[in-house]
Amino acid sequence: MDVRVIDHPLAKARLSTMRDARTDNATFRAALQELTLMLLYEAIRDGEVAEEVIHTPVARTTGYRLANPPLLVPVLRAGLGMADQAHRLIPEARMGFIGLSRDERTLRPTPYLESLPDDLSGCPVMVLDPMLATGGSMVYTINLLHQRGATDITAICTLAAPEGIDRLSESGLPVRLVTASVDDRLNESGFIVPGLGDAGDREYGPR
Ligand SMILES: O=P(O)(O)OC[C@H]1O[C@H](OP(=O)(O)OP(=O)(O)O)[C@H](O)[C@@H]1O
Ligand SMILES: O=c1cc[nH]c(=O)[nH]1
Ligand SMILES: [Mg+2]
Repeated sequence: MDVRVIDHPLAKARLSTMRDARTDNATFRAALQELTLMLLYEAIRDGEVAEEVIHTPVARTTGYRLANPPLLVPVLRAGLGMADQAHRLIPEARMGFIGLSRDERTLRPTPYLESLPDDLSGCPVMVLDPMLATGGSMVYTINLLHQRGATDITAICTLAAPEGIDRLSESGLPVRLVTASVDDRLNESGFIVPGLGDAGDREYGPR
């Protein structure tokens, strides 16, 4: 599986703000939005462009646009904090929604929302979720997308654990990962170490 780590000073700075336990909910959300911009900007770098003739006030020239805008899929709750920023960057994108909650005991994802187009063949998909921990939530999500015909899927995660990367890779699903950091490990409660805690709680407060 292709794993791209965006090792940029500004990405590191925003991620450090998110990691810091003193950061309040509003500042956390703002840093997540800015980091989303950077991750998506890099993720779309290899996207196909279409050319068209345009006229500047001075001359005729070639204009460019995304040939095949992606479907953006935030995974609620935590991925919702990435959705608006991603849509600002790619306003022509469609958006689907998945809602998952990880069971604290089994660490398995419990689905509560699924709102996706039926046919995703030929459509690039960008899944937005700040955290890739055990990988259970991401594998569940990518499976749903693959069942609808998606074969060009990118997971955009601020942080990833090696365990989650292995699980995603071993799933054999057609996915690549763009992240700002591969952290050390998971702890006994399934939290990423050093991580940033519970991303949903840090954005919106405890459930
Ligand atoms: O890789 P995994 O082990 O599946 O864990 C990652 C999931 O955990 C978090 O969501 P959570 O279940 O806490 O829901 P929330 O966003 O509503 O807080 C996170 O946003 C991922 O979806
Ligand atoms: O560290 C973790 C692991 C899963 N989900 C989170 O929000 N944080
Ligand atoms: Mg959570």
